[in-house]
Amino acid sequence: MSTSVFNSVYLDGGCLCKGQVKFSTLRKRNEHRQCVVRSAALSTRSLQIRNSKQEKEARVALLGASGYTGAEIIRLLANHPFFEISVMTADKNAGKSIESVFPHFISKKDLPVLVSTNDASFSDVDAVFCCLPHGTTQEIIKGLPRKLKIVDLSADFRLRDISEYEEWYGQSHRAPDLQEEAIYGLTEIFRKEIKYARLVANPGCYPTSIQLPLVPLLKANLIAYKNIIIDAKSGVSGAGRGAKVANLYTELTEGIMSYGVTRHRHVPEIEQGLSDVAHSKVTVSFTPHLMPMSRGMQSTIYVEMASGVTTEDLYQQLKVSYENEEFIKLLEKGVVPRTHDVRGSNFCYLNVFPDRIPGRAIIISVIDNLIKGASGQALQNLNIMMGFPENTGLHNLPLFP
Ligand SMILES: NC(=O)C1=CN([C@@H]2O[C@H](COP(=O)(O)OP(=O)(O)OC[C@H]3O[C@@H](n4cnc5c(N)ncnc54)[C@H](OP(=O)(O)O)[C@@H]3O)[C@@H](O)[C@H]2O)C=CC1
Ligand SMILES: CC(=O)N[C@@H](CCC(=O)OP(=O)(O)O)C(=O)O
Repeated sequence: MSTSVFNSVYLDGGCLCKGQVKFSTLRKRNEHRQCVVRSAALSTRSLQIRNSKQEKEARVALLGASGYTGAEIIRLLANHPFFEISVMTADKNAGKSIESVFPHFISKKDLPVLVSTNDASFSDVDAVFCCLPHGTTQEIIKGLPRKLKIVDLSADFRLRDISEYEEWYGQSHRAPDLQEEAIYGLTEIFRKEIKYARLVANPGCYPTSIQLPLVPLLKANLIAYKNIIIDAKSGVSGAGRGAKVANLYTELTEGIMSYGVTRHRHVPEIEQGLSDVAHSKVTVSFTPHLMPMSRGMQSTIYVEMASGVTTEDLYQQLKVSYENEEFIKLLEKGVVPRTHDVRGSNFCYLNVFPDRIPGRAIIISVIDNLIKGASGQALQNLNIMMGFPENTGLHNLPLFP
């Protein structure tokens, strides 16, 4: 695959085509995007779509488009210069238009109708975002053509040890071969591997907010492997759009609820990532909480520092590790990260504070669970896999208030 990236504006077949052209063999069928309708088999709606806009560099299928993370992918791709959504799937909502499921997309007339995942055709697709519940994903991904680049937002391919998956998810793994080739998509840490991956397992939202600060500190041997305590909070969108009594307004408003106490399924994912960098078994006490807010996530992490290490050392390590990272922001000393300040964006804000107890430090990390914790990081990963600039489509500033 060629890696040249260049801007082009040119006239082709009477249509003005503008974009950043990269690569390769991917688009043999469509060298330099001709703005013409080619297939008589296209539905009337598809024909209208193709006629009304210029084709983009790569086509994606969005599985689970009627869910929260699917909707965020649609929003992020709305201004993406290279990706075009050509297939969208749903389960109960199959057969509907996206604007009937999400009225906030009423102005998006260029999107395909939702089809059931079994009815989706992948013949004209380059890449897939899989935004389905864990457990449904393995079989579906197993059945996809090998030529496709896939980013799976579910937990199905995150745990290397299949028996651990079976233990924590309570079901057998139905695609162990694919598990072996899956690359864990914590972008800032595994960027090099992601570039050549076919299947990326996008991290969970809690594991993202927790590993981003802890990985550099463990790698540099600045904190102890034991006694890591994580108190984490999530907005309710983290639980998906499906109706559940626990997520009713009356159950959530004016209160906080701990859940998964002692046994949340993100524990093995967090410990896997941390143990890998520490080259030793790292254990964490992790308790998540549901907050009465629609989106946002905070992890407050209590660590024991290695002998002779100070909070200033932790701060400097995070500074060096992330100073060139567009989406990871170590705040000025003393400034408390707030979920408000990353809402709707792909940012992770971090800071580290000295504990009152000598030898301990408190780290605070915030993300938007739906963006850096899911769809934003997924897009960051697919950009890398396709050879596009990593930040494409991810420039939006946080929504405040
Ligand atoms: N929400 C979050 O903050 C995060 C979520 N994730 C993970 O991303 C994935 C998607 O999450 P989210 O968008 O919140 O989930 P939602 O529940 O909001 O959406 C799920 C989507 O999958 C479809 N679906 C449900 N069951 C099936 C099935 N059996 N076969 C095919 N399609 C099905 C739904 O269709 P329909 O609407 O028609 O029923 C819907 O489009 C999950 O694995 C989740 O754990 C990861 C990180 C963060
Ligand atoms: C509030 C809430 O319910 N959050 C979800 C985590 C969302 C997420 O990251 O889930 P995946 O690991 O499936 O991707 C939970 O605790 O299960």
